[in-house]
Amino acid sequence: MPSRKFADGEVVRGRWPGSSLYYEVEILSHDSTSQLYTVKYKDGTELELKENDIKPLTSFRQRKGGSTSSSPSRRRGSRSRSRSRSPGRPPKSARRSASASHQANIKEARREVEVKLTPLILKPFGNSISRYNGEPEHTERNDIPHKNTQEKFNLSQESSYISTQYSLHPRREEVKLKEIDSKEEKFIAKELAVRTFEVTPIRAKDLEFGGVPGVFLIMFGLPVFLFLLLLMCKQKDPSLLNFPPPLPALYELWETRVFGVYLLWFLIQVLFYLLPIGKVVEGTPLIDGRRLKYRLNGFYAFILTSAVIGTSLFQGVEFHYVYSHFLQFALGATVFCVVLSVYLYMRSLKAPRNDLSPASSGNAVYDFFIGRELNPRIGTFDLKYFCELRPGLIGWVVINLVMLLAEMKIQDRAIPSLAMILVNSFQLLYVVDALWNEEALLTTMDIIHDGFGFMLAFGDLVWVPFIYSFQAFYLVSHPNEVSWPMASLIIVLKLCGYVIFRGANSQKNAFRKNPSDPKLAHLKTVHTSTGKHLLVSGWWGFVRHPNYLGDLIMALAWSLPCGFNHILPYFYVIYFTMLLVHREARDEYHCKKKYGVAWEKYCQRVPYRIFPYIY
Ligand SMILES: NC(=O)C1=CN([C@@H]2O[C@H](COP(=O)(O)OP(=O)(O)OC[C@H]3O[C@@H](n4cnc5c(N)ncnc54)[C@H](OP(=O)(O)O)[C@@H]3O)[C@@H](O)[C@H]2O)C=CC1
Ligand SMILES: CC(C)=CCC[C@@H](C)[C@H]1CC=C2C3=C(CC[C@@]21C)[C@@]1(C)CC[C@H](O)C(C)(C)[C@@H]1CC3
Repeated sequence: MPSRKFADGEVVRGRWPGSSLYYEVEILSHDSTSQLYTVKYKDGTELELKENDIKPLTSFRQRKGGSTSSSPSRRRGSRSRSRSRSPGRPPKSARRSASASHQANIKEARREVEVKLTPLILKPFGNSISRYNGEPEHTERNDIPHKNTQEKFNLSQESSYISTQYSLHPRREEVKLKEIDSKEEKFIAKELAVRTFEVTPIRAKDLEFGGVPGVFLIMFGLPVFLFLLLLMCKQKDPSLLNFPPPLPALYELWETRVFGVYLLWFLIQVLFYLLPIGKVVEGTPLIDGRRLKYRLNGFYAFILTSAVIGTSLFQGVEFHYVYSHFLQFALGATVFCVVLSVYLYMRSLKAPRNDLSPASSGNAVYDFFIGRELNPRIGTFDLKYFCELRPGLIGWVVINLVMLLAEMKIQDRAIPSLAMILVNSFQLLYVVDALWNEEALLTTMDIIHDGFGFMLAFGDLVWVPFIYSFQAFYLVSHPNEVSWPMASLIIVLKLCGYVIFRGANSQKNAFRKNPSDPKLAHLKTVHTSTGKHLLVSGWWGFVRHPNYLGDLIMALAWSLPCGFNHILPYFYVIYFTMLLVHREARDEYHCKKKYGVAWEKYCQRVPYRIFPYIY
């Protein structure tokens, strides 16, 4: 077997094709047949290189006062000044012929500029070749001022594309050059986005959720499973040992009126979303540097919805209709979600490449599931962002209220049971918390990584309202009396979970928003090659996903009021553990790719993923 010189995971310098420039890359794999290495540049670009085009880091010396070539991602920020070919600038051969004359102009101007460049050393996190992925001298630091310079620098790069890697002495031609630069910037940004997608097709082994067969199974299995669970829960004895009730025929479950009510609900939420109230914020930078704007009015939508529901109750609207047609509503929502997913997939076929999700693969079935387009929008209306928090999440609270009223009616109670009150208030707190902290959604995997396809459409619009309200649904036909001491214990458990969940999420969000926040000055961090830091103390030094731990503790507290007679009300805890363990693995995979060695250091330092001393 032919030997290979570089090992997987090794950090080396790889030649950018068509140029004589070398960039820091990580070896991902080696194909012994073609003798090619798959390497990853710092901006995430993956390419195959010959061994001759790879050099160990040690074979480079940093020129004093000179700039070594910067990383692809950082060059994106500096390309208006730097003139060499790079991952940020596609090689000549790859460029389109239509742009040839434009390129000729640029080239001419560039020749003039090249001799006028005065390289500067980038102090904050220079291009030192010994600094790949983190710790050059210290692995952790509390020295906020140092950290701040780095973060500020990085953030300004991210948002503006302008950096000062080189200084230009003032020239007469500067105005002309600026014009050409700005044209070139736009051109390169476009090319870079296209190129990144061209060179990084997701290989079959990278598909998540078990690839095409896995997502196929999930898409057909989940709706069937949902109806089985709801039917089982309606049985007098919902023991798992009982044979599951037969699924009714679809026509028995379909009711046009129910579907109409569902559409009305959806449209009311659309209306609230469109109200010009609440502040507008920018999301994280997209692949082409753009930042989308989002209006934060989820909490207002919740208040308005409560007002509408309150008024309807007062007017005597029969909410029991929702309970008695629960399966029909679930089917209506499922049909809506399938139609929406088809629409999302169809429109994504026309979407520009840089609007596609990093998770999309080119396989139609997989992309239908994971979502091909990252942020599908109709004008300023963001479909994914809207669905993630509004119809399903607020719908969940309304369904819980419906169950509370149904319990009173069916069990002939003057007031709801303590168990029902606990479940309702715990989940209300969870939803209000999500809406109050709406901005945090913008940094979740769902918004940044996953596209909007069947997975999130079904998750947001069907799974959340109809499965997350399962405990309340269960209590309607399976009363459970909870004693006050037991209730107190459950409340304490819920509060512990909430403190961990909110503490961890707020700590990370505050740190990502402003790494120099004085309130976080006591926290230790490791820095990464991307310029971002990772928290290694506080909640994020306890386990690697403290927010998941908190979420799971809360999930247990939601199920306990249902007692121990059946396992069904614990379905949520079981499903959620599986979801978060899988999600944690997905996130680790992305973080490992993003942060390389720095992430490994973090893992060594914080060995447990979710459960301390267990997992
Ligand atoms: N109820 C439900 O059904 C569900 C709830 N959730 C909840 O949603 C919330 C968001 O979850 P999710 O989007 O999965 O992921 P997280 O909020 O945990 O975000 C993960 C990201 O955080 C950053 N990060 C990881 N470690 C560190 C660190 N040590 N220091 C600083 N940043 C770090 C990384 O991104 P980067 O470095 O790029 O910033 C990483 O990709 C969680 O609270 C979760 O419990 C999630 C799924 C379902
Ligand atoms: C296979 C399958 C059933 C997938 C669906 C998963 C979805 C149900 C979840 C994926 C991520 C979610 C999040 C929330 C709800 C569940 C889904 C959609 C969330 C809105 C709940 C409230 C939290 O505070 C949150 C805003 C952090 C959270 C975001 C992720």
